[in-house]
Amino acid sequence: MSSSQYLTTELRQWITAQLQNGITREALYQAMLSSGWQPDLARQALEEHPSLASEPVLSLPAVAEPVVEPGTVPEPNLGDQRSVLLPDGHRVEVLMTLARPRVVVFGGLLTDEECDAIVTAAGARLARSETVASQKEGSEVNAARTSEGMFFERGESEVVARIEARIAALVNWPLRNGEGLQVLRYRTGAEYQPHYDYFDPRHASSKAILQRGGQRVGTLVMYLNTPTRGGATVFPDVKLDVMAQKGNAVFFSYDRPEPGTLTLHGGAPVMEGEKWVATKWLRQGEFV
Ligand SMILES: O=C(O)CCC(=O)C(=O)O
Ligand SMILES: [Fe+2]
Repeated sequence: MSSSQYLTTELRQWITAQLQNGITREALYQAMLSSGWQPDLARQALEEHPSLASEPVLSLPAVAEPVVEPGTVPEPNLGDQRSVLLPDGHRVEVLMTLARPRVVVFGGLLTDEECDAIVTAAGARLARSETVASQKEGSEVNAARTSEGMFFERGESEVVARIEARIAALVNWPLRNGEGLQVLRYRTGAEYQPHYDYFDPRHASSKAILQRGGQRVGTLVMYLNTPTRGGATVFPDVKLDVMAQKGNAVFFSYDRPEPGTLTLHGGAPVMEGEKWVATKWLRQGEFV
């Protein structure tokens, strides 16, 4: 494959922007591998970018492409008990972890500027949210979900691509297995009643959905603002409430499409102010 075939202008600009932001080639290389890049192609893409004056010179180690084994789920590298992770050079705090259900709360995953950029870009494209209909193909407006939402295309802008690369590196899951970012706006009184994010294999509508990358196995809900009151992400099975704080995020994973994963969760009613979130759903396979 020639480099022009795999390296789009947008991706070139993204690599340049990352380097200008002080992200090292090493961190960028790791992020690209975590996103599913072949080591050779990632190395070549980086080598095509001329060195910036401020950049340290690094030799890139050969690292095997992450392989998604059947039955595995996204999971951050928390083994060595770090309180701060640097998935792409950006500082992400680990605030809380729970084993069952698997939940990790992150602080400062997004900067204020990134939150504001997503809210501005999404705001213009909001329509009343639809959820998957259980009986028929397609989707329908559902009273359990009174927010408004939209989807970004994967990698559709520099800020979206940057956030997606950070998430891929953070939870060790290929970027190509992620759905496009979804943004929801809840006005005062709006909520998302408790539900599971996996697709119920018994539902008629799931068949077509599952052909686009298999089951969902993980969710990352990122808070784009801080509601004045209410709007926590709640996990009723374990009575856990994660308060919405701008820039923070809650991650949870589920290795099978069953209530036994204890991943029942919802967005509690917003009691005062608005709530904006961006959700990244992660599939077992490549999301097409
Ligand atoms: O708004 C929240 O806190 C939860 C959102 C959610 O469950 C989802 O987007 O699937
Ligand atoms: Fe959900």
